[in-house]
Amino acid sequence: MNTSLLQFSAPKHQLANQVQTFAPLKQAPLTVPDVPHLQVFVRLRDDGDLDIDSEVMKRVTCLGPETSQKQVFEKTTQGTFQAFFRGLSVLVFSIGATGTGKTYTMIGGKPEDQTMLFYDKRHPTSMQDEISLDGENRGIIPRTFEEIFSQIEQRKEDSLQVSASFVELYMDDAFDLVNDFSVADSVYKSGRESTMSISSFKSSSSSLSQALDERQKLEIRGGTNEQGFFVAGAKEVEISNAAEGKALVRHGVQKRRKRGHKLNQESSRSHAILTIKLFEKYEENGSMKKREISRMTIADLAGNERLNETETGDEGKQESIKINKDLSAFARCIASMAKSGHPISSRDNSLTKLLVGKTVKETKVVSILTFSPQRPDTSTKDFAKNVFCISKPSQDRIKGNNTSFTSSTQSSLSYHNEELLKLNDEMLTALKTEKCERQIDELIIREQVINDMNESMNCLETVLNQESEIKMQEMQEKHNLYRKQMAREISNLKTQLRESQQKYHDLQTNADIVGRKYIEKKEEITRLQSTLKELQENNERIQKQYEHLQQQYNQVQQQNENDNLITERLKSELERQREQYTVLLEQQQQKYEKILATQTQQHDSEKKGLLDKHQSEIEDYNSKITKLQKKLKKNDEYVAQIKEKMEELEQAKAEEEKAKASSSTSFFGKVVNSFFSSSSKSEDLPEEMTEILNCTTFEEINKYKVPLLLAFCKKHGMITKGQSTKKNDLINLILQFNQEPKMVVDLTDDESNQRKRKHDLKEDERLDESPSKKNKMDDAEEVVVVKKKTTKARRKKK
Ligand SMILES: Nc1ncnc2c1ncn2[C@@H]1O[C@H](COP(=O)(O)OP(=O)(O)OP(=O)(O)O)[C@@H](O)[C@H]1O
Repeated sequence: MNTSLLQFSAPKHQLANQVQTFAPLKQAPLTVPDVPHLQVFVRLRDDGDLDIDSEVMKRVTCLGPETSQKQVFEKTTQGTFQAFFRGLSVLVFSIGATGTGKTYTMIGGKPEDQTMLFYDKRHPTSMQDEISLDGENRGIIPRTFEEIFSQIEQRKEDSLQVSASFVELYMDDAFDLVNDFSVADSVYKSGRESTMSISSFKSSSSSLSQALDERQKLEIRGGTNEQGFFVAGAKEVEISNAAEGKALVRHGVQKRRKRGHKLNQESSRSHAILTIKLFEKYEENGSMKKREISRMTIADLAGNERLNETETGDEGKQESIKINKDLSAFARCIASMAKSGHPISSRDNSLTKLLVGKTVKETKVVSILTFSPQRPDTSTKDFAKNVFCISKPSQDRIKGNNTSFTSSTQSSLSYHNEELLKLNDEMLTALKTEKCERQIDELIIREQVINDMNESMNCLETVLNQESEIKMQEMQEKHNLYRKQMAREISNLKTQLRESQQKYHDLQTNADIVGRKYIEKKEEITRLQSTLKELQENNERIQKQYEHLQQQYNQVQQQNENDNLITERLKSELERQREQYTVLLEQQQQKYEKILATQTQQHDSEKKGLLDKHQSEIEDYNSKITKLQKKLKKNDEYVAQIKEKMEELEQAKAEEEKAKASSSTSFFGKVVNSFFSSSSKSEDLPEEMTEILNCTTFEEINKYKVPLLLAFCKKHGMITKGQSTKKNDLINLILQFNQEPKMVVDLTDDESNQRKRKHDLKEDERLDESPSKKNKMDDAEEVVVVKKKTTKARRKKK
């Protein structure tokens, strides 16, 4: 059996296969191959040789004192996060004797500069004041919070949510370590306190009991469904980042029960259990809900110890017995889980209820066993053996200084003796405390487990042999395939190398060009930067202008609105006035029509009056015309009478002329004769005479010539001898004659009259200024000649 187990478990990377075998054989292999379902690590606190079972040694990973906290986290826990985010539960716990570094591993140690590398039994309290959750010595829990939130951030999934609860189990009772924790307060505090003082919660035996009384016990419930057991009423705090998670832990640790004893001044007397749950938020019927994806349980278990070693009082002894019982029950559970895939949780043990709830298929278990080689710790070694179902005693030695293992010479007999002695011790103590019944139960269970383990070991051996053969064949095939692939890849790589060399050459050629271009670009960038600066300044200016314009625009907008209001008002006013105007217009129109009618009436009456007046005037004129016509007719009759008289006179004259022809005739007679003789020749003369007869005004008569007028006057007897022959006198005579005509003809003429007549004639001609002046002069000369002849004739007669 030993041989087969060695083959199976030797190399560390084969632990995965080892764990698969713990699951029921008929079940399908696990689909998360990253880490084994059960990993066991041994952490050595300080240098020295550790005697340990060779079989156990083969199956564990040893972390020596030189291993840093970071390396411990990376090797033990980091590999489980993939499973955690894929829905598997994770259990990480540290177990070991008191003062071997469980709290240091899980929570953290003092800040780096205060690290105590060597445990000093004689001065156990020195420098144990603070634990750092942020420095290099921070443990698995703070690093877990960091990793979870880092992965959530990388995954960029807003739907994921984290919560945490922190409880302690003390003497099978559960207490909430964070019931009075508030994220807001604590994160603010953590900004100022990156370390926490453990001494703030240092308790003496008496004060611990008092504190226990004051704190509220919580019930552990469940266990019937998928949810498993849980601490009812424990506060579950929603955590948004690593800092909040650390604050929660800081708060809880300060409240955790501790007791000083000779091995550890700040010995944890309770199991601290931190449960981190991962939820997925989703929407259902319009409301947000969340479902649990997985949970990670990290437990810092209380240290087991030999009662005589710790030298505490009765209360301390009771605690130690309870702690040892819890740890052995827990070891059996893990062993059962490893063996059958199902944990056997002792239903009366709170620790197993809370830590081991699910099947091995659904859980990744990381056990960290802490040892201090300087002190013997058979309990933790037994725990390891129980986990790996190792019943045969075969001890190996782990060298603490270089972490190598040496074979042990201890026989199985001594192992059993030691085991028996220890059980006897415990039994005696239990009997003393009247709890022997439970011890008996435990012994029965232990026997049962041992029998089960023997059976399963036989099965396992057979199965492992078969599996290893198959695996070997598979490995061979894979190896051949791998070799072929490698050969292909090598030739590919060679080709790539050649190509790369060529590219390198080309690149170097290009490098010079690129270098030059780089300088040019750099200059251009400088230019562009200055341009950009200018543009930015411009931009700012434009921005200011824009803002100014915006303000103006707003003002104009405001003004516009006001204008619009005014326009509206004006429109309505205009409309009102237009209506008024229309009314007025209509009124005016009516008035105008009335006035027009009145004026038309007046005009018609005036017109009628004027017409009447004109008519009467026309009638007056007509009557005047009739009168004038009558007068004219009268004149015509008178002219006809004159003509008759003229004819008579002419006859008489002709006779007289005959009688006087040869006799001397007067000058005037001669003129008249000549005139008549000449006028007889003229056709117009009677007409002119008639015209003169009709003249009634001075001007009308004035236009005729003097001889004619003279002849006219002669003819109508208006002039007598010696009478003036001036034109004006002649005209006046004619005017008088025309108004009242009478026939006066005086043909006698003496010399004085003739002279006077000549003188008048000359005067008339001068005044007359007519174009016939010459003729008149001629007439005058003729008159003178006639006068001279007349004078001569008279003288002869005498
Ligand atoms: N690997 C280590 N390197 C340096 N110091 C360590 C280491 N492990 C533990 N210590 C120191 O040893 C002291 C005891 O460690 P710790 O309190 O972690 O032991 P424990 O196993 O939790 O004890 P208990 O079970 O009594 O609570 C602490 O001061 C711690 O800082």
